Amino acid sequence: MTDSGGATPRVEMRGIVKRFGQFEALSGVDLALRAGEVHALLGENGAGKTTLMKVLGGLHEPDEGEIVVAGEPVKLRSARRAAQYGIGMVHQHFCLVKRFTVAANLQIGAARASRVSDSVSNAVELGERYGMKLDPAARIADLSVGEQQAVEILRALGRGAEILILDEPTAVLTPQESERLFTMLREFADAGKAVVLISHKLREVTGHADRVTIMRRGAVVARRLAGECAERELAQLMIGTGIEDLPLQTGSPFKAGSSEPQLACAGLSVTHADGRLALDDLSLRIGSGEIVGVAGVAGNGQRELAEALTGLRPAAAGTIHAGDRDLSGGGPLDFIGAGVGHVPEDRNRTAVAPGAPIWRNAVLKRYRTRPVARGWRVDSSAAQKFAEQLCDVAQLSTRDVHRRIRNLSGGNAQRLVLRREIDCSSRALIAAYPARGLDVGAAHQVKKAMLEAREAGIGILLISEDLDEILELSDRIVVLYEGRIVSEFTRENVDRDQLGLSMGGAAVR
Ligand SMILES: Nc1ncnc2c1ncn2[C@@H]1O[C@H](COP(=O)(O)OP(=O)(O)OP(=O)(O)O)[C@@H](O)[C@H]1O
Repeated sequence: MTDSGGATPRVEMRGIVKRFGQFEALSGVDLALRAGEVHALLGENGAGKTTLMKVLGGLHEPDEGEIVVAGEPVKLRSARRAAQYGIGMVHQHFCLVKRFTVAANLQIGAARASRVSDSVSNAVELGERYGMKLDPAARIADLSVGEQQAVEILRALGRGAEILILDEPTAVLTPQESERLFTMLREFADAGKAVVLISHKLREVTGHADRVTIMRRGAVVARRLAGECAERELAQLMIGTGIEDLPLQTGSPFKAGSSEPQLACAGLSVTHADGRLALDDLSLRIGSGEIVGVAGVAGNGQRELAEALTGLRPAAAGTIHAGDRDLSGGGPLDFIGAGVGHVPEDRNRTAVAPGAPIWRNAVLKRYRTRPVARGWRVDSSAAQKFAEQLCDVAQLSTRDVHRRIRNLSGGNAQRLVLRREIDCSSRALIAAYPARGLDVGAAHQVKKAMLEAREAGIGILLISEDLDEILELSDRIVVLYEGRIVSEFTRENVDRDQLGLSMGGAAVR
């Protein structure tokens, strides 16, 4: 499908083909970016969005096709070369050195001749122009995720980006940070520049983009004006067929107090390295066949709660029990042994070994149990067979279990982790932001899988910022604010406004 018509494009990609070995990830893609537009790129997991943008960002060389900038064909052989043509990419996983200051990070990759002070004052000035205030002396590690993203954006702007590519930028942001980002992007586009926004959030696309290009299996299947398109139509264009109708909640209603807790903590306190309390005297029980939603703005203790309930972070005080098994003071292996699964927030760093093949990652938590374990050894053919089955259940776009995880698309890697964890949870599952980064079809599958686990009696702690997701799935909702549970709602008495207020720290009835 060619991308023709309209004003002269600022950048044009024509007939782009990209192969990885035998696999064709892009099969002749055309994309034109016009000055002044926010252009959304939509598509199911593995459709080729990131690969296409890596071609534009100079990180992949295309096998066929050409790129035209301001009417001239160009070769973008490196990110530095792309930057010289005004193309800047903000990655899903930030490329910042956490121990360094904002200033030092801004200097990395700045034009070699420029002095540190020049590149920093330039970035600070740019930040002010676009409403992003930053302290150049602050260490990256001390910044919120939203602020870290602002540093990434400023780094690209500081290198003279005229085309800004953002890969799922709001996946890690609070709703307020997302709004600020979109205001900034609009101002950037209004100044005659262009933005490419890769996103799975349909509301974001219809609300903030001008045009949208929809990809499936390495090709463009549709182009639309974003404001004139209903979310449902976009979803159908993306996955090719109609999605099953929501709502999903199919199981029997949970009766509070009717079942043994699968996992419970009492008086749980967790401290940060500097002694500040991350969790303060927190008590929570997750019943059998119950989904407990933890609502809250990120950074209020969610990560610490998930890590304490999976043995990854020691508690300063309190107890944790799985059924009648005392896990207080236990490590990760104790929790795995007790049947507690974990979908962590930062999956790429903590849930997989990116350089290892799919099959090794699939059995990460099974290498001690049959049929994968044979005595002290792993039976690799049994492990590979198990991994193939997991790929099928997770509906991965590949069944080649020898592929390295780092070569899977972000969404496909995530499907694998989710299925692996659900599969090894015989008692409880701690799921942090489980649908983040998934396309609508995959998100639906994940929600269904969690409801099936609930039906099987597993207790689930669902940590999410997405109120729709929490309201859709939870039997009970607790709100976490500054390390404490500040309010609790049941499915029957939940009130969206009260919930939102409570997330912001306001006292509710
Ligand atoms: N370096 C690589 N080597 C081999 N295959 C790759 C590599 N990078 C991407 N792929 C494959 O190319 C396809 C497209 O991946 P890409 O990351 O572009 O998808 P995406 O549309 O961005 O998906 P998601 O929404 O899941 O992030 C996938 O099947 C992926 O496994």
